[in-house]
Amino acid sequence: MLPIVPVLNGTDALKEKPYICLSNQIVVDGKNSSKDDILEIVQSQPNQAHNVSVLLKDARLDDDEVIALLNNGISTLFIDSAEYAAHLIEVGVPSVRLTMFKDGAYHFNFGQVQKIQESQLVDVSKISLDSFNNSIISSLKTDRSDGLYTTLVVDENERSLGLVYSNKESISLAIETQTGIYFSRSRNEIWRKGATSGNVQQLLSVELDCDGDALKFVVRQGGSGSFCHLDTESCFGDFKHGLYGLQRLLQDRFSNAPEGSYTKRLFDDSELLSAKIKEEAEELTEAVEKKDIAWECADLFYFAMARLVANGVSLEDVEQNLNVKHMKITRRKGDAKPKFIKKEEPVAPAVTEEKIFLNVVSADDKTAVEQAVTRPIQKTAEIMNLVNPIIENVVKNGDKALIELTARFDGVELESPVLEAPFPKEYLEGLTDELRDALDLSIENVRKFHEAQMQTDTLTVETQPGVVCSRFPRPIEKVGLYIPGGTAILPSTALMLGVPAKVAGCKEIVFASPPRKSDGRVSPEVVYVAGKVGASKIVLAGGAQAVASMAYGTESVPKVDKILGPGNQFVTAAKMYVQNDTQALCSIDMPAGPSEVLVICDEEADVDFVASDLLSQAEHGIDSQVILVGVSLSDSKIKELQNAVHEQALQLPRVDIVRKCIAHSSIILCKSYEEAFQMSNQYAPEHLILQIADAESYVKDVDHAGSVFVGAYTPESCGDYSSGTNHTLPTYGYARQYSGVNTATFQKFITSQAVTPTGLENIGRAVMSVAKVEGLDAHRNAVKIRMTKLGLLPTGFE
Ligand SMILES: NC(=O)c1ccc[n+]([C@@H]2O[C@H](COP(=O)([O-])OP(=O)(O)OC[C@H]3O[C@@H](n4cnc5c(N)ncnc54)[C@H](O)[C@@H]3O)[C@@H](O)[C@H]2O)c1
Ligand SMILES: N[C@H](CO)Cc1c[nH]c[nH+]1
Ligand SMILES: [Zn+2]
Repeated sequence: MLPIVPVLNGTDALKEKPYICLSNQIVVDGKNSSKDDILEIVQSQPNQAHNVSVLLKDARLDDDEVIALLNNGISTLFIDSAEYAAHLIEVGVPSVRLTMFKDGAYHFNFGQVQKIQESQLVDVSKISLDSFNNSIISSLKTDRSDGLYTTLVVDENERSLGLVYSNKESISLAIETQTGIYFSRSRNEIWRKGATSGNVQQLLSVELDCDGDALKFVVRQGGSGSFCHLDTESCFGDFKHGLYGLQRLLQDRFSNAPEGSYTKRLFDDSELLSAKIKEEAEELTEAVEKKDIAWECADLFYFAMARLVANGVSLEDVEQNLNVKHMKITRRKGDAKPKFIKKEEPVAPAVTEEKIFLNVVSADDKTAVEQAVTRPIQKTAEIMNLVNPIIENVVKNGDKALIELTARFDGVELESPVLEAPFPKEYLEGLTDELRDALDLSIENVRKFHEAQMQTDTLTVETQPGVVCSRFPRPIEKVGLYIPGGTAILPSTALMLGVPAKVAGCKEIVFASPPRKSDGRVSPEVVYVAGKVGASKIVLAGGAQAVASMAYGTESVPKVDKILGPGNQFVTAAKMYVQNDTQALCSIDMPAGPSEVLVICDEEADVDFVASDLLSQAEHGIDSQVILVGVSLSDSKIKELQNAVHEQALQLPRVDIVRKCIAHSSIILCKSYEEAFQMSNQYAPEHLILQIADAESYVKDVDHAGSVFVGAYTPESCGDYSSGTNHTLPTYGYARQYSGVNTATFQKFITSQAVTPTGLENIGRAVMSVAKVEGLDAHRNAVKIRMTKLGLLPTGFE
């Protein structure tokens, strides 16, 4: 390091005073420079290995710009505020990239540990050629009797070229001309390297060693590339080893390879060269033994180097790239392109011998029943521990957090977290006509059923003569609809939420769904439904982060008034969180968590039907639960049912999920229909299926359920997709207090009243009496003042 560290304000100074670049440490003042100005300085350096830092005192650079600087070659940030340093560390700047001011000096720790006194930072306008020379010369010492300074000459790759000597004059000349100029002891005169041989050196930097008694000149050797008078690269001979030796050999062959030689063929046939690179790369990945790995890697380097040489790219260019990449502080995930990932053969459903077994308990065994009907969910506190930081991150960092969390939880790197309407046509690629028709039919049935529920009329009741009360509906203006996409993508949920939102007249409909790993998009079916219901945006995110983005809004996600839709425990917990946060001002539909079903069947029920219904919900997720309540079932029927579940489950692609779900699911045996319905009401299932004789007549006994499926030919899947009812339903037993999604879920109701003088006469005294007992005199007075003016109260009324 030199005794002074130049502080720059722009690129002009470098043009006027190019010798400034000889300092291997430069600081750019961030106060008056934009990010681009600073990066221009980095690029205009002849020696990219220089340390260029930025002084962040009173700088007006935002966090993103600061990070961009560190990603593009700035080595460290000079900072004198501990708070700002803590903030930068929080936004992802490694502490080693901060040069902190402490005890009158800046402490630089990146690559080399040094203290830089504040006085060493000198504004470039105050540096002249003489002062620059003097600062170097005055810091040098020598113990040689001839007063010369030992000077090590190295190239830009830090390979030593030779040991020479300098005196004050040669140093000044070298700095002034930025070329290699030394003092020749044999000729006792200034030695301008290359003056006769033509092998002139460009001087890149001048450094002092740790105790100031030796100089290092970093040079770029020009001419034939020889430093030594014996025409070798260094005074110790040519560089034969390693990649530089190989580069020289190949450069030589490139210009002189004999016709017909393999190297000539390689340089002339780019396809052959590409094929060899791929072949060697593959062999390297297959090598196992240490010596084989080294062997294959050497081959790969050979062909890769041939490609560099053939295209005029040098190892130095590659190393510069490595340096810049090494300095980056934010990195891409580094996943391989899909074509390089070994395709897994589709796994055949795992046929294990282990029975998929539905446990049986008797309704009389209260303890066993209690255990059987306990839902397999994580405790709220545990799940909130995971969800809270996610929400806080989104609230604080908006889109940036959404992108980061989507990369973390969904494995998708996005540029932007939102797809805006009108949705590009290519997003519908893959949507078949069959599916379009199926979705259209479902949309139409859901529309019919939900339109019939639509309340538009104003309800009016005259409670007393002159007192008219009314209630009128209004749509919730902005709604956020969550469409699950974790273990399965559910376009059906898009229509179950989007259609009633449209029917109710919501002004803005925002979809959110996790993007697919394969291409970072949501499925074409979801996009199709979004288009049909007039969604304005699709937020490409899932889980708690998607919920938080819609509840609080981000740069690109609009804040909504209500969030609706089912999801896993993270989604449900986040919905519960935001509805309790008054800062969010956001309501939710209900807790609609992992799917569940309770089937009541009797001895006459078709075991295949019953098993298929249980499995249709079991396949949703390992946290789903299915309960079969049997009315007076014989032992053989129970066995048949258990076998049917096992056999059908083995045929399912999601058998592994089913197996885990069935492990916490049960058959509960009841002795009567009455007892069965008591059991069901106590469980309050999301879906209740009645596969019993005269099922319809039992609907009156249902007190708590999300949706009921009546009779043997009403599989639950019909409600999931196409019958017209809504499939977004309360789970966890919340059917006790919540309805499933319906048109009114997207509406709110405003009441109004109009009171005439007659009306006031009829209710005024009652109002005053109650206000008096509550001690709220202003309330009482608002009536009293009017009634008095109307002459409805006797004089002196108190
Ligand atoms: N009650 C209903 O009306 C109803 C309707 C349809 C679906 N469902 C249920 O919805 C659920 C859908 O769940 P899903 O997981 O398939 O999709 P999902 O879209 O609900 O959740 C996936 C998201 O969860 C997040 N996530 C995953 N692991 C995480 C972790 N460890 N920490 C934080 N976040 C994490 C990810 O961001 C991911 O995008 C199922 O349980 C299904 O049964 C319920
Ligand atoms: N059964 C789910 C509600 O719990 C809804 C659904 C969507 N797709 C398939 N099923
Ligand atoms: Zn389902």
